[in-house]
Amino acid sequence: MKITKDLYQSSLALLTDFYQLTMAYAYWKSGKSEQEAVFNLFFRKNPFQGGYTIAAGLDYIIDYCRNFSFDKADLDYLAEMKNADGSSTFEKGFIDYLQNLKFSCDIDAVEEGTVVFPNIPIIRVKGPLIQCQLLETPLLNIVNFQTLIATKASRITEAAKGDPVLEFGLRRAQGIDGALAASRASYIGGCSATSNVMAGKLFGIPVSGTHAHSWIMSFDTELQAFHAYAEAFPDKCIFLVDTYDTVNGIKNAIEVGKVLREKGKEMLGIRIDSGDLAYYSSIAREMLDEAGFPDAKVVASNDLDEQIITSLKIQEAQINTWGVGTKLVTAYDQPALGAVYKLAAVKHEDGRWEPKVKVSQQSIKINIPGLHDVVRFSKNGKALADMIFLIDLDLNKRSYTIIDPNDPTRRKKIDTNSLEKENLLKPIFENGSKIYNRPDIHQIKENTKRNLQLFDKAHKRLVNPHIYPVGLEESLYKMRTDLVLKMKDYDTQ
Ligand SMILES: Nc1ncnc2c1ncn2[C@@H]1O[C@H](COP(=O)(O)OP(=O)(O)OP(=O)(O)O)[C@@H](O)[C@H]1O
Ligand SMILES: O=P(O)(O)OC[C@H]1O[C@H](OP(=O)(O)OP(=O)(O)O)[C@H](O)[C@@H]1O
Ligand SMILES: O=C(O)c1cccnc1
Repeated sequence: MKITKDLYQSSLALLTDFYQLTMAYAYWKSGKSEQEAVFNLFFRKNPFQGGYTIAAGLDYIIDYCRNFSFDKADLDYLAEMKNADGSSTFEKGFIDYLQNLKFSCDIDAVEEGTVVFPNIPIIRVKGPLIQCQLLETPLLNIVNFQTLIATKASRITEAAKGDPVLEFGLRRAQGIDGALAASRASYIGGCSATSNVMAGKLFGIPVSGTHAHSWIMSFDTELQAFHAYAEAFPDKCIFLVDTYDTVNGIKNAIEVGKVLREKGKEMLGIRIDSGDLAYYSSIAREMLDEAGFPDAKVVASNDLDEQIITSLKIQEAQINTWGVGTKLVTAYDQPALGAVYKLAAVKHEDGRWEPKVKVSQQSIKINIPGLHDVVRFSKNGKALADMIFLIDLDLNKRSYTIIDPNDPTRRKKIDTNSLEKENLLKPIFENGSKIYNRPDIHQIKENTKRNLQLFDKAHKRLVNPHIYPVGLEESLYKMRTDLVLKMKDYDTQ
């Protein structure tokens, strides 16, 4: 897979916030750069007021980490940076350090297409403090967007109830890179194809498309335009019928469909892009059926999203394929996921790991300290609960209690007898070497499908979904509470 490195023809090491570099410099100056640390990447709320989230972006992260290095142009740029008094921002020794920096972290992550929830560590980075720190911004940039779009695509395709959804967003997406990443994430989340040809080439996503109103308008009549299109693409005819008058457009499509049939070809369908889509799709279905085209599909587009698709389904709109652009690739109703990357522990010279916590007035903002993992309990193929736990916990106990990190009154006892359990974090890098076999994009899409089947439909509904239980195992909960209280004491002394 080729990502932005090809697009920008440069290393991506400077694709970071300046403060990561100032901290990196200060870690180096104070002799802390090689101290071992653990950071976790997680989010605090499912997007779109939904009940679940689809993880995406790991493949980009693998590329990012494998290519992590400062090239000569990066180093020259940093070496030339000046303070207000004209002195160099970064000492020469630090520039040399960056030149020799080799990615050497351990990374564990949930696989793309995994259904995830708030507080679960999606990515855990363990390694020299300076490297963990430098990865914060790019990891968040990649995961926040692709996870958001994969989730949006999942909601839209769930609303379409098995009908194909085509992603048409390129023209309205957030720039070139946003468009490419959105096409990729949309496919992972459930879309069947993209109109974005470069995404097709780069990622191996199926590309598909119909034609625009301009094609019709370039002829004297709509009928001439359909005939000419049928000549050019006898096997791929989906006629856009709403340029002048939708009912007349359907009639014209049928007329050309009959000519195609005489030549042994079948019209694939029609597309409606305006007006009352329930009304016109039903008329189209009736007319196509009556004319002997029961297999011709009705494609609909025009500012669709999961809510409109749901409404059209309730209205029994006769739509078989959904073309969705703007509201999918821009995550229109929630433009960012808000995942964060927090220090969870540092290792001391004596080998002891010290858990770290950020105290906040808002309990939702207090991170989960320590080296932890997450396990998903399920029974007969149905997920029951996720437990976040300290890595030295005995995982063979008969029962556990999990506690909602934001509300200690929400607890759940898990009797592990006859439950299946899966550790969600998979090893990706060990000491900087990739040990993970990357699935291809189609396998990732299948993983999404398989994951969604694990969850009850109550968690997937669009409005007021049932909250899936995710909690801290008791001893982790206690450690976190004690640590928060201790840090508050420090603060007030
Ligand atoms: N039966 C329906 N129920 C609910 N929403 C619908 C229905 N039919 C169309 N829509 C949605 O209503 C909105 C209509 O938007 P708008 O008024 O801009 O379109 P239009 O005037 O029909 O077409 P355009 O301006 O693109 O030529 C779109 O988001 C469309 O998907
Ligand atoms: O509506 P979206 O979900 O973004 O789907 C993509 C839209 O792009 C095209 O429209 P076009 O660029 O011609 O604009 P218009 O139809 O909105 O005028 C197409 O006909 C869809 O309506
Ligand atoms: O192929 C289509 O019909 C298409 C592609 C992009 C945007 N709107 C429609």
